Amino acid sequence: MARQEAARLGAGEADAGGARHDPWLRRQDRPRAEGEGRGGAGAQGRLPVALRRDRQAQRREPPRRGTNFVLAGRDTTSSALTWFFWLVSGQPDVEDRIAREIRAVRASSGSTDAAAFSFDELREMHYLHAAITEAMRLYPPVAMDSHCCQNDDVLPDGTFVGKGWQVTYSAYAMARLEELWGADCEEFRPERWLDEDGVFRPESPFKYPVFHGGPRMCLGKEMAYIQMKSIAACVFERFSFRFVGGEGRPGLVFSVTLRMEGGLPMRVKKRRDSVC
Ligand code: HEM
Repeated sequence: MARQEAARLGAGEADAGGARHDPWLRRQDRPRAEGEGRGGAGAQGRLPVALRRDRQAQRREPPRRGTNFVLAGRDTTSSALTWFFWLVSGQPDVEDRIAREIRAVRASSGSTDAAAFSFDELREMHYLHAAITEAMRLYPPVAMDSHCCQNDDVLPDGTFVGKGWQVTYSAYAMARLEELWGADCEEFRPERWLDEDGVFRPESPFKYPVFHGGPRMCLGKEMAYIQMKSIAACVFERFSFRFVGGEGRPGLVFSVTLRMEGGLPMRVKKRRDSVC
């Protein structure tokens, strides 16, 4: 498929877009080269189809690469935060612990409540990081991802994958496998991401493929965490939330990103301990 795209585009067109000189665009082309050998599989992602089309456009017009980031970054982070706020609203103890951590970080850095959080302050919020990571484990914004194999290949577990086969994995289903996450795999438990000192402990992307893994892993992961943590920290510093959309889990809408049926109706209360 990659070759067909390249043929459609024409090598001249691709180069005219500046891919040869631009390290970022070279990275976009990397799996094509890696697909020639074992392991790279020459796989093409599914998310989003528009993003792939946009890659073609980038080769013609590099400044449009910004569009990629908007397309890939907007719906994913909003999906993640929707499920995160819903999960936290059902566990007041988690919400309180997040609020306590925010206050502690403010106190130790000496910044005022009116100010946005600095990168250093956000980095100190290990529990919040764990809670967002745990929410995305259970409700991954990209719940299923498909790649098309460009050449015959063998997966690390020995499974043969033929040229042109479609390989799909479900991060949503993987989160519910006891052999991966233990008997409490269906519980929202941010603590599973913390070591005994309360420091965030990451997992292999092949166990937690929320941002995909390997050479085509999400380029915006760090930016996504900064966005999500600063929004969550600003909001939980001042407000408390209770879901008012009824009992039970809201319906799942499987589109390119995992959406919540019926939106996220919340009752918002100012926190008693909020000083602003
Ligand atoms: C919670 C938020 C996010 C999640 C869960 C997420 C997840 C993913 C996943 C699963 C892929 C691989 C898709 C494939 O199969 O090819 C991907 C790719 C990508 N993401 Fe994200 N993403 C998030 C946020 C962002 C943000 C904020 C940006 C940019 C500002 C971004 C930029 C990209 C780009 C450029 C790619 C393509 C990488 C490549 O093919 O080399 N993402 N993302």
